[in-house]
Amino acid sequence: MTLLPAIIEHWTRPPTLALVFTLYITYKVLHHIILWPYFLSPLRHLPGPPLGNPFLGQFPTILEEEAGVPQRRWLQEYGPIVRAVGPIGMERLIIISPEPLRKILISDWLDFPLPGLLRHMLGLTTGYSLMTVTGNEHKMMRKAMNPAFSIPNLMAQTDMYYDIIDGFVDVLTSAIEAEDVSGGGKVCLMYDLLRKITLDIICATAFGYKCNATKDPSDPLAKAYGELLDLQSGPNIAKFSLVLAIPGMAAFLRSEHAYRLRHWFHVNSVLGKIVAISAARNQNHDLNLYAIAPIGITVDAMYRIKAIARRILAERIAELETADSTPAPKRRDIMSLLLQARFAEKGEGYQISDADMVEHVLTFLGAGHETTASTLSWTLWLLANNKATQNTLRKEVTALVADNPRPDYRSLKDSPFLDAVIMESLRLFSPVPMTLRKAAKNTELDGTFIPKGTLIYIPIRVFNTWKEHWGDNAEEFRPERWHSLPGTYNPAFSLLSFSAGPHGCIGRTMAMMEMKAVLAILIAKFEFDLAYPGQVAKPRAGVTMKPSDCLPLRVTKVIK
Ligand code: HEM
Repeated sequence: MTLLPAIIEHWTRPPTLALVFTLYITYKVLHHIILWPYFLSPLRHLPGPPLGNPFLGQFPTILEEEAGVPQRRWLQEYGPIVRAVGPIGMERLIIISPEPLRKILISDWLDFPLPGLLRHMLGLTTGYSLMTVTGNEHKMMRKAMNPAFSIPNLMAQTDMYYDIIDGFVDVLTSAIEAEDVSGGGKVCLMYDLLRKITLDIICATAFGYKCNATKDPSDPLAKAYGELLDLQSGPNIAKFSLVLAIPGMAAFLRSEHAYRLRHWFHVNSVLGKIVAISAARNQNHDLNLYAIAPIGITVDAMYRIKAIARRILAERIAELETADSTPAPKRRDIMSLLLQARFAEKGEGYQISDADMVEHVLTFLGAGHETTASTLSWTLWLLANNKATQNTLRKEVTALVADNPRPDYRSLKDSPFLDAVIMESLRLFSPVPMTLRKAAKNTELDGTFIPKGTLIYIPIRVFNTWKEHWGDNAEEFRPERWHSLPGTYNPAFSLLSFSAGPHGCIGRTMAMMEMKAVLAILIAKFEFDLAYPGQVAKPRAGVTMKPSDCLPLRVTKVIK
């Protein structure tokens, strides 16, 4: 036997292959959890909290505490650039200075795209659209979409909110009247209710779909989103990150195959049981943490949501195609505006394909309803804790609604205290408490060398409550501060709830108008109090930060 075939024969024997594979995996694990963070990483000399558990890093602390709280502590102790290590040795830099932030989000934004993992997590749950693309593709998409978010269009849309808000007021009134025999109101799960009204509003404004989640919880879109939102938690995000780290997994999870095989991920499936048994062997009895059911639920829910979006798209296209013979209704929702622009351009500029259109609609639905529901919930929470502020706001909105029971864009915009209350709530309880970017090439931030591939954690909630910008009372609820901002306030970065730069929130003005309309009517008609003495806020952060207890509040009708 000549030498080469003998070597090949030796190295391809199953026991040898198994040994090589085991050694390779062991090396990879050791490299990630010890060699890289302790000895090799160019970032290892940067200040930061201890590396922590070798497998999980500081992840347990992040899970245990409120979003932004450990990061604020680390920045205060070690800042302004902190290195923290997460699961399997994954390093991230947390920054607090405006200058590096300007570079990341604005001037050099193309060098700091969304990391692949977050891109796929957002893409799978809220569509592959504006958030997940970069460069020229992003510029063209954003240019095509800007008109749908223009002030004239928002002015025309405001009226769409009120039928839905009126329906919501009826539901809340009936719930109170059914139980309120003693005049003490009724305890309602406000987040649960608000996520339905915001879903109804975004369905109407994003694609002209009458969802009716407020009155009919069995609506198919409301059910699918309900399932998705119930999954939002830190452990589930970790689970998704691990699954998406498998090469090709993101593409698989978007495919028809994944939908057909979704039951494989169920906790009672063979795969689910293997994962659960190995968790039990490791004496971790919190099987929920290990169960992979959320993957199957997400695939299933997103498939149903996409099917509805495709159906509405087909109906709208048919309307426009037959518009010459049968005049199409004048629609102002975002999907119709994008389609009308596509028909008008006839081949010029950026053409949105049908498949892309579905992804865009998913993004508007996903990005545009849970964020507003959480902000409205936290606003009611803050007002229930600060009755004097609630009463001041009630004076302003009662006068507003007395003039016009359906306040228009201009009068909502010109309500100073309403504006201040919402801005202050967004500041303290930013529904998106953080975001991530990744250095696409070797670079530097504030004189610190940043190697290509470094994860950068942008601590939105910490920026919003940073004492150097907001003063010593930065963590207190004081809407009046918006009427005399401190000299240290930085218009671009002190309030980061909508982020900044080319990827900053396209729906900002729309969200503000919608939240003002809902809050004005709610505060004019109802009074909100804590549900029980000693109640505390329970923020839980997944991608967004919502109340984990769905925010029980005591609601009573305002007596005129
Ligand atoms: C209180 C409400 C809202 C908050 C706090 C919020 C927050 C944010 C934040 C922080 C980002 C940037 C994320 C990042 O850079 O990683 C963002 C982007 C985005 N938001 Fe919002 N959002 C809200 C409402 C809405 C609404 C109502 C819509 C649409 C109907 C919307 C659509 C989008 C889209 C499409 C992007 C991606 C923009 C791009 O990458 O060019 N958002 N939002």
